[in-house]
Amino acid sequence: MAQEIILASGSDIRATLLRNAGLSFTVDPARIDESAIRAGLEAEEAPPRDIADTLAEIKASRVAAKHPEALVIGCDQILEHRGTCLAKPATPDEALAQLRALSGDRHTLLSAAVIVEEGRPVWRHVGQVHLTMRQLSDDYLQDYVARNWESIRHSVGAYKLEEEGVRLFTQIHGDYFTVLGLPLLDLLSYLVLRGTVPA
Ligand SMILES: Nc1nc2c(ncn2[C@@H]2O[C@H](COP(=O)(O)OP(=O)(O)OP(=O)(O)O)[C@@H](O)[C@H]2O)c(=O)[nH]1
Repeated sequence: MAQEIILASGSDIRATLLRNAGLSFTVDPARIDESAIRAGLEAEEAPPRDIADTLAEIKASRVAAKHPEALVIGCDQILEHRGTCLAKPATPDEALAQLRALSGDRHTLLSAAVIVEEGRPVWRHVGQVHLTMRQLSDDYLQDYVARNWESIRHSVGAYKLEEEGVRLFTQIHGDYFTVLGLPLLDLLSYLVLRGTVPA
């Protein structure tokens, strides 16, 4: 019997990416106080990649405790801009403030994934993507947020690359999947290497 794979994430796009890759898995989102853990790590001046990696491991470990036989994938994405980490916007005004700050500048997305098996991390990867946003007019940003709020509220950086968010950018260095929130190519390579996924 094939080993069960569990995605410990409530992210629709992460589940879609794994499903579209043909993986069989179940979803069991980790219930953790992400903002409290993140605030603690930021207070210790942990680097953004360590914050993403630690949160991904905590999510995977929390769910793995309920499913000791399964391969459990935890994820976390951090947006880093000029040394500060941005979280998902809580309000349209916060989304507008974030986009005003990112406009005309570069930022980095860090997408961490950790696999926990039998209570131990057995694989981890933090994908990085460097994005350059064009200089955007305030009129356009206000209109963009008003029209897209219900979608972009669930996304770090207040954009979805596969939707109108692509218009915000002039350059993207890194892979598409990592922008969406999952270092999918590295994850699949590991699952193929260990024989969990045929290739
Ligand atoms: N569809 C889409 N989602 C994006 C994009 N960029 C970032 N995201 C999502 O933004 C969210 C980042 O927040 P996280 O805390 O990592 O994940 P989450 O959605 O809270 O889900 P958990 O894994 O349960 O914590 C993830 O769901 C990413 O998939 C994008 O371009 N497109």
